Amino acid sequence: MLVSIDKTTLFTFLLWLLLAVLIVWLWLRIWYFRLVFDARSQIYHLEGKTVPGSFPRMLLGNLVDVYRSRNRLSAYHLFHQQFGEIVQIFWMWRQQISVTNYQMIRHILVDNQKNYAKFPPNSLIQRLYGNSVLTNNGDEWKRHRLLLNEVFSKQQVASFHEIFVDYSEQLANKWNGYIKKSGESAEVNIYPQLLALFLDIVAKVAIGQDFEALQGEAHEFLQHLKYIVHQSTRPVHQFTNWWKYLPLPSNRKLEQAFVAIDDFLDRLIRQRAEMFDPDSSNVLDLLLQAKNSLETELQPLTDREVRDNLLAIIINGHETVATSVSISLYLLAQHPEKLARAQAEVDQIMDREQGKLTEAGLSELDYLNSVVIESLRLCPPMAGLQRISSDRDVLEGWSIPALQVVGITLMPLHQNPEYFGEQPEQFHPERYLDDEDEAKNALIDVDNATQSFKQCPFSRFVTPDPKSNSRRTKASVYFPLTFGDGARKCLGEHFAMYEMKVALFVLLYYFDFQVAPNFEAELELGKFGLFLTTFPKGGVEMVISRRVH
Ligand code: HEM
Repeated sequence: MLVSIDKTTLFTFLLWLLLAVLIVWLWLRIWYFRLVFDARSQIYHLEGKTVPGSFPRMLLGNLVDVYRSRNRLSAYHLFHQQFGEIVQIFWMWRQQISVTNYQMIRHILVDNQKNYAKFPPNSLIQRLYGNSVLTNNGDEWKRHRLLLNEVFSKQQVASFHEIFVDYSEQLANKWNGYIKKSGESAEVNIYPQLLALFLDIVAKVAIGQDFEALQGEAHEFLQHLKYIVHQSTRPVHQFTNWWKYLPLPSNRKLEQAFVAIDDFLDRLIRQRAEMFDPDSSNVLDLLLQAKNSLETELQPLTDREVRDNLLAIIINGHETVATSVSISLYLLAQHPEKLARAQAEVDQIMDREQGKLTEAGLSELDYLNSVVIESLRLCPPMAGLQRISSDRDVLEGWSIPALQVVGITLMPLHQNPEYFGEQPEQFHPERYLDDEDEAKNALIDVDNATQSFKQCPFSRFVTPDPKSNSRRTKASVYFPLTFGDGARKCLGEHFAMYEMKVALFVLLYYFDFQVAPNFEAELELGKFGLFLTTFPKGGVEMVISRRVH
């Protein structure tokens, strides 16, 4: 039966609907702008200034500015360029400040670090990492960190030397195969290849077996991991905690992925505990050994905590290093004279050590070390850190309320000539060398290579003396904050530096690198809900050829 509606009823209905929409819109507008004004009034300078930032649009906040800029990474950069070293940003209705001032960062990460806990990740990532060193705060974090510090000490990392060399040589063999197939040289997207290399290395070190990623196998474990990470970046999971409970196929698959990962790691932990090899030096065995040790006063990690930390190590221990080594090779390829210098250093060690890289040989690679530090400074694989304050605090004159989300943005800091001197955009590994004259000449003798790494700031990183108010100190104390600072500085710093140098050593010894024709790399922010990691969008396309020795 057709219901006939007369025109007057329809008109009245539409009028009421319009009125209702208007009321809701007005209510939302009042709610949103009260929220914005409240948030803005909470942060003020002791001299009366309000915190700068682009005024947010209703409900969207500063998302429009972000989408107008080239990518999310450059958005942060632009905010700081426009508004200075502290800026307020609204991600829809979620407000945060971002700082890029060295003294502020030091205050947050070192001097008053107790007031700034790690910002909790979204619930999917929290479930993935569970109760690990990465996500914990307070005494629990300290217990995990002290137990893991042993496992990642310089001495322990050196014991992984053969693993690093062996896997790097496997990658070199693979590339040789490509070159043989295509003649004298081969065009390779080196980023996914390096991802596979470092994934296999970190898995071998963490759990005693690799994922066969270098062989091109997609291990089931990784598929599940990727699925969870992908789901966690969806706005429905970023902005709600209840979506995961809906009976949807994607949620069922998510649950299966979690169960599969737990099963895999639980089984592995049980097997290793039963086999118990006291001479083994993989992270899992070392953590299980700590459990049986009577020497430690710390309460050992439970099996579940071991599982959580293994995942944290595997996930964090490959992407960052792959990004950094890809960028190091890209930057070297853009500067042939620096590439030649790095290769000459490698060749010299290789000749002296008769074809075998040793720990002592590695420690003599001053130039290669500078190349790695320089690339970490220019393109930090973690572009930012996030904290949340527990009490009101004063940050360089700015009063910050309790429960304030604070982002630390590294790239504009690295690009600030006020901190880091002239020519901040240049790639100059020489600046870290002891010979200050050489460092200076290298800066003056700027090569004309095109600096085409979009979004990649090139700068000199000077660490000011914390006790002095002056921002510039003597030239010999440059170092990047790429691994963070203070008690929560990267657990894998030595590990990462060691494996990156080994991989670069092997690859530079065997191959020459040129940037692929018409290729320009671009750095983008990763989508990982927890960290502001960066990655080269579309990878890094290079032409590799075999060196003749
Ligand atoms: C170039 C490579 C790497 C970079 C740039 C990097 C950077 C960082 C940074 C900046 C932090 C501090 C985060 C914060 O304070 O919020 C951090 C923490 C951490 N990193 Fe790395 N990382 C790298 C490689 C690694 C590797 C290879 C591993 C493991 C094998 C690792 C494991 C961790 C862990 C477990 C933490 C948490 C430490 C804690 O909170 O106590 N990282 N990393």
